[in-house]
Amino acid sequence: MTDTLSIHVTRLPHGQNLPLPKYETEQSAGMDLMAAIDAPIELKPLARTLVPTGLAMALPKGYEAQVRPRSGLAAKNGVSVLNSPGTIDADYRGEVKVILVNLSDTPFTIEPGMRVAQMVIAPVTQGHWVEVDTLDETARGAGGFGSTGTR
Ligand SMILES: O=c1ccn([C@H]2C[C@H](O)[C@@H](COP(=O)(O)OP(=O)(O)OP(=O)(O)O)O2)c(=O)[nH]1
Ligand SMILES: [Mg+2]
Repeated sequence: MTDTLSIHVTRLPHGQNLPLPKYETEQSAGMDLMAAIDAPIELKPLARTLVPTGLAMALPKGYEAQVRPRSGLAAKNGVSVLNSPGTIDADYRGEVKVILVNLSDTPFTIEPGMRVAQMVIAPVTQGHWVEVDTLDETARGAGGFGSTGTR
């Protein structure tokens, strides 16, 4: 990784005992977010919970952070991020939280410090509307939702 972005971050009081998230390999796209909780949380089947990370940040203007599931938790435990990808806006200064959902049929225990999701930084382009009477024509037109076939 050559170019990296400086991101201002604060560790909230309940996150002081956790390290800052980091990239686990040289070219990882995401940094794993840890559960800043002092006792395990049991997530029953189909239940969801807002997991605190103990972090607040100031992303540079023009960027967002996406909160995404970890594939290991999804494949092994059926645990995912309910609103995936969660969106952290550049002007958000509150605590980053992860909405975990247990899609399995057995309870799942979130342990303190567990890496529950990953955060990917991405550039954002805001748009502005240009309202017109007709749109330009394309070969696809209004075709979608499987219009090109299923295999
Ligand atoms: O997984 C998430 C998603 C969002 N947020 C925080 C950061 C984000 O900037 C803010 C608002 O998120 P979003 O716009 O997705 O939620 P909303 O329901 O539209 O809330 P709001 O009305 O505050 O925008 O909540 C998180 O901490 N984790
Ligand atoms: Mg919003």
